[in-house]
Amino acid sequence: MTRIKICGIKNVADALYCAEAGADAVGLVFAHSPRQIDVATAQKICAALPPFISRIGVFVDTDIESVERISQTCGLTALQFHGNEDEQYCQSFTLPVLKAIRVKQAEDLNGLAGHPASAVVLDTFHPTLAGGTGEPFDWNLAQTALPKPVILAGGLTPQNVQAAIGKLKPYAVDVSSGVETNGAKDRDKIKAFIDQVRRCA
Ligand SMILES: O=C(O)c1ccccc1NCC(=O)[C@H](O)[C@H](O)COP(=O)(O)O
Repeated sequence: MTRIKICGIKNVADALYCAEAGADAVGLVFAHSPRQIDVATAQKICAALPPFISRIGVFVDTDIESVERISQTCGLTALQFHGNEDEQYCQSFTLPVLKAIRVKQAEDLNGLAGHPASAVVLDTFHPTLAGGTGEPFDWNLAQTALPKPVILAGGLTPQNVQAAIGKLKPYAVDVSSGVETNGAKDRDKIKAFIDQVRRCA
């Protein structure tokens, strides 16, 4: 069964809706982004969610002490790094680390065997955005077997997620823009996305 992460959740009501609709994880963006939230809001979201839903903090090149502080304050259950964090940095944490690779060419996926991350997030390269681009990358670049579970991201939508799963068979799929309308999470799209993924089972 493909797991589902809905990223860029900004309020308790949307978080609870994702959980109710069948998501496995929500992403809370602490990096500079239209989806960025403050620690107090993230804390409320994490406290409100049911126990078996993962609370994933998304960071871009944040210092280790700040990540630790935010993580403990909010009760995050995993850390997703979307910047230039190296292996030594990723090794600093006790929580599971998801390392994003912004895919531009097949070589970007080399050298992952000894990486301390629990999983890799394959996302779209963009010259100015670290994530949440709403654009898919060339899935042909990721068709080789990787030594880590793959969380597929980048421009997924209710319309293309079944094709993506069929082609790459990822451990999980991760969506943000594709379940939004005018910059806000759209419940019909969230439900449609989750239904499409569950139908792949
Ligand atoms: O979502 C953001 O705005 C964001 C900003 C900076 C770093 C990471 C960010 N998102 C990380 C995610 O996990 C997104 O779900 C992933 O990039 C896919 O986004 P989208 O292409 O919009 O579905």
